[in-house]
Amino acid sequence: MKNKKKIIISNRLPIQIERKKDKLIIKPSAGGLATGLNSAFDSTEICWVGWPGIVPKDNSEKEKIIALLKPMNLLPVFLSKEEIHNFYEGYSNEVLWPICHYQPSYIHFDQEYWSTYVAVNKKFCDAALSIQDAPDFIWVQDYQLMLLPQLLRQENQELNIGYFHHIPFPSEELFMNLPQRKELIEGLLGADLVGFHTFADSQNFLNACKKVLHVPCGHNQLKYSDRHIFVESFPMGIDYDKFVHTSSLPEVNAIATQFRSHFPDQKIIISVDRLDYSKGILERLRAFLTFLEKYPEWHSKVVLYMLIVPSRDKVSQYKKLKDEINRKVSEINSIYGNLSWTPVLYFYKSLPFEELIGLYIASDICMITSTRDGMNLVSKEYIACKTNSDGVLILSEFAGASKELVDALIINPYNRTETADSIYHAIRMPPEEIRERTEANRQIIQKFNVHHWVRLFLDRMAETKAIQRDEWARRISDKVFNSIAERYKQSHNRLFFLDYDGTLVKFQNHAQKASPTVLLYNLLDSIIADPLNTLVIISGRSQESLSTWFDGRSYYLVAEHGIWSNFPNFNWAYKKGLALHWMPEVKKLMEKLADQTPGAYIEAKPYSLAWHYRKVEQGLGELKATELKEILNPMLNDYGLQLLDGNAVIEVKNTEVNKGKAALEIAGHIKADFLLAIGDDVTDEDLFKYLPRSTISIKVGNNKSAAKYYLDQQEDVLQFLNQLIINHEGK
Ligand SMILES: Nc1ncnc2c1ncn2[C@@H]1O[C@H](COP(=O)(O)OP(=O)(O)O[C@H]2O[C@H](CO)[C@@H](O)[C@H](O)[C@H]2O)[C@@H](O)[C@H]1O
Ligand SMILES: O=P(O)(O)OC[C@H](O)CO
Repeated sequence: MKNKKKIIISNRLPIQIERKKDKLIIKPSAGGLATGLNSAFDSTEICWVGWPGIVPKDNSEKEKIIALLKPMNLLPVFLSKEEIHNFYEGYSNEVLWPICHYQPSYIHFDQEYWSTYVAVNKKFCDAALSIQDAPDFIWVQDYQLMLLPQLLRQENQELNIGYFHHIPFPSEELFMNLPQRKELIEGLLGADLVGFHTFADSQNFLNACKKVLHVPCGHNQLKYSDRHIFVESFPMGIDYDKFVHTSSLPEVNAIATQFRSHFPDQKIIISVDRLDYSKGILERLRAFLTFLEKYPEWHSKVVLYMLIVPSRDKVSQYKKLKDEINRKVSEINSIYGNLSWTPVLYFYKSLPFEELIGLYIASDICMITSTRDGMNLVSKEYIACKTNSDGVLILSEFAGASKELVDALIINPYNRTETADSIYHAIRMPPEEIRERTEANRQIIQKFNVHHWVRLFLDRMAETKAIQRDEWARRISDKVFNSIAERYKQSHNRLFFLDYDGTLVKFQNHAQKASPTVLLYNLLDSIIADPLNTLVIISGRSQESLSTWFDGRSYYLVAEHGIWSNFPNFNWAYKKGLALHWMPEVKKLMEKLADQTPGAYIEAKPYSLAWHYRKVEQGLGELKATELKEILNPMLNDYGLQLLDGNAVIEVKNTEVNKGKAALEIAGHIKADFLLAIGDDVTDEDLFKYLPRSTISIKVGNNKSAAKYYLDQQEDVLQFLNQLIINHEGK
């Protein structure tokens, strides 16, 4: 295999091999992933790894297939019959597919399914790694390969890995039912960038990460295994130009005219899907039946033409569905059909591309009734082909496409009457309205085409890597540590500003429990044992708390973000003249919200108020904190207050004080030649910003910060300080 810079890995290759009388024939693969993605790349820029859709009868046929695919830069992964049964039909399509499409009752689980899923993912990993020379990017596609990103990462930490999930990602409530939820989430987090069709899917995934791994997540990212991983939505598009071009060809229009001529006085409604319960085929038929019941004046004047491509016919739910569709079609036709009119025409086959486009051109209405669909490309293909003809798109709100094609007639496919009425509305829609709606949808489909989709994903991937590289540079590596240690050694007057909660001690569910340990006292004592060192603990804590823990020791203390300080003579003093008249009102509002929120509590300090929600149920705490911020925001200016959005705490205090101002005042007196500031919270950002540029500022956690460096977690702070001192003592 020629070395390639990009590798795409999907369960199915964009082509499939069929054996006809001992001859191997190449045919395009069915399904949105293969059709959509195949348009996006020139085969010379990539190598595509996947299953060729055939079980070779012997080694010689295997070699033939490899040779046949090699010039197209396709690398086949061969699966045995057993693997197809357990991995593809089994875990992929009897467990993951139903859960991702909100049909948990269709799940059928067998222990063999899972072990084969793991083994086949490894097989794909080995195949990808067999390609010589590291690629600059590996793009893993879809739910059949959810473990693959992590397997690749384990083999090579340096790889750039993207993953795209083509189907919906279920709500965390549903996903939590999967016994293998942790393995699947960890599998995906081997990627640097995880993409979904819709924003809702990306949020469902992040919520599942929070629940399963207990890691904090932002709205589009999370930190796991020392890497920032981005999770975003990239709505997939189609090869717009290809559809527009094909629909303008005379031979394709001839197909359309011929098709139309079979239904001279009738409105044609089409539907095009793989045979799948997620496509809402039965719901569509039921709605059509309701339409015929409700609007008898349209009898003989409408046909529903359903094109269904065979899919997963060995999976029992699919077999059952096929029988049910047959029964429902017969029922409708036998109730309403007559010698000159068959209301539903149903074809179970795949059509060549030009014929499919001819059908799109000829039809008046396209009906998409998915009960869940990652995107649904058919809806986009239909609109793209409507350059010279009119057509109305009826689109399920449960298809990802409904988030973009908002000018379609959006329906709830479970609501038969609403769907039937939308058929009635579509049939009678004035041409002007049809054109307006089609045009609005077309503009979106044209811009957000498949090439745009690939470009967006690749660009974001490059940005993700740049952010990761920047993070690595800010991280305190051995090299950075050595240079800090050297500065420490060379200096004669050192000043340490250390935040308390989240920096010197771990967060506790109850603030009072986070008292200093003997180990911490020992560490702090060892810092001030060196006469060249001055230590300041600078915290949002009350003066009372710091006093209880540290009075009598030779550390300076700054409490309530600078309101109280015992610098320079170890006697506590507070900043005079601070207004307090705002406190009763703010406290009342905080109490109201605390009463509505189990687990929330107020910490009333003499000069500031904090609303803590660390013990509140995940999600509810954040929601109530946002509500509190909205209530407090309009008062801040009037009272001259500052709101600090901290780690599970909202704190309100006077604007005149902050940790930065307090620290700067002390630094002005000490005139240190070695200044170190460590903190984890938003309130510590003032510290990093106010202190001189030469300060060695360190943030705990690698969130966006004004600090120069970061340490991963609180425990690392203690280790860092210990090493700095020990390193120096042993000089
Ligand atoms: N009878 C027929 N003859 C010829 N061609 C036919 C056909 N029936 C369908 N097709 C083609 O197959 C593709 C189907 O793609 P969809 O996006 O509609 O669904 P699918 O579930 O396969 O894709 C999965 O991947 C895509 C892409 O990510 C997601 O949109 C979707 O939600 C997800 O389930 C279309 O390109 C269509 O033209
Ligand atoms: O035919 P399948 O099972 O490979 O599925 C095709 C769909 O595009 C899956 O996303």
